[in-house]
Amino acid sequence: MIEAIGLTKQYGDKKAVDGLTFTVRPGVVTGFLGPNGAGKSTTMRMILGLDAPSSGSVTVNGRPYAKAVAPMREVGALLDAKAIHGGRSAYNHLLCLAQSNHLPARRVDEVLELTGLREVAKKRSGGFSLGMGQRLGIAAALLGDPRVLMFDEPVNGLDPDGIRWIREFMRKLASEGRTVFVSSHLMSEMEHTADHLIVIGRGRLQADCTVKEFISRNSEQTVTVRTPDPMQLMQLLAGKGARVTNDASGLITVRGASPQQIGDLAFDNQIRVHELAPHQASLEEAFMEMTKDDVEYRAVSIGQGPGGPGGPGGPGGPGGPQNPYAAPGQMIGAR
Ligand SMILES: Nc1ncnc2c1ncn2[C@@H]1O[C@H](COP(=O)(O)OP(=O)(O)OP(=O)(O)O)[C@@H](O)[C@H]1O
Repeated sequence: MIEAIGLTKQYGDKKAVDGLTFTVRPGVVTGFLGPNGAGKSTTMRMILGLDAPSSGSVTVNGRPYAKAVAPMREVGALLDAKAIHGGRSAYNHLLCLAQSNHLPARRVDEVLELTGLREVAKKRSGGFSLGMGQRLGIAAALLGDPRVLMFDEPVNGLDPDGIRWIREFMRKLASEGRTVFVSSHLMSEMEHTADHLIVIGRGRLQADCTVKEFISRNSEQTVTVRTPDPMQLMQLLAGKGARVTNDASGLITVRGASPQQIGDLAFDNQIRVHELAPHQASLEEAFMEMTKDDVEYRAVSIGQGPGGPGGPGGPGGPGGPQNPYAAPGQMIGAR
């Protein structure tokens, strides 16, 4: 278990981490999400006692990690997989770590087996691919058989096989009852790996909830409908308070009405429906929605600024004309 209370780190006049309070629990993979520069690495370094907080505190299993008697048995961490002596074999690298931390040499063989590195154990780690280097970093983190594991951006630069391996491995570690805390700025990856999320932005806590809760809080379900008579159905739906857009192919996207309501409305008005599909937003879409008003996160897209389509004062935007006979791509109905 990792517990942060009011954790803060100030670098000059920059607050890299700003009053973070959260708990990372055992038995699940907790994703630590935030855009580049949000403060993830700084937080992880403070958890490991590599940086001192300016204020607040963080404990691992109830104690500051710097005070741990046997650190590698307490926490296994992968912060920078490239930070290894490339001239040594994987076996010797792990053996050195084991010996300097009073861990039994047999543990080296066990972690090589666990991470699938047994065949290449005697090869120089300097010649390892990025994926093998990550496996070696994870093997080192597992040497002390710790209950808490922390990985900083572990899938950066990996190919799909490497990503899948790490994802499944983390889930296995969590299923053994360990605390698994993994940072990433890749939303699509976290959606498939994490059960719980801690989301930060500009050093501050933005969300602490399950992946499912995060998506449902920050997005709205949409329903796509294909019909030979899109205009009639769009007007009927707008009359019921739904927000409706269509594209050039006639496919309608509806917000604010369920598939059942749409199907019933079409049936009652004898409108043929050829396709009716609910769509739940991805974690990435939910994150974009949550941060859409935060200028630090992204530049305004072309055409979405004031006066552009969908922008304030622009067609379909607040204060702009609401055309009930919308051209493809425009929106009709309440906002
Ligand atoms: N030693 C330092 N001195 C000054 N500023 C720092 C230092 N370390 C980090 N920062 C600043 O603190 C902020 C948070 O950085 P941090 O590396 O923790 O973010 P991050 O979320 O891990 O980002 P990334 O995904 O890019 O690694 C950034 O603005 C960064 O420039």
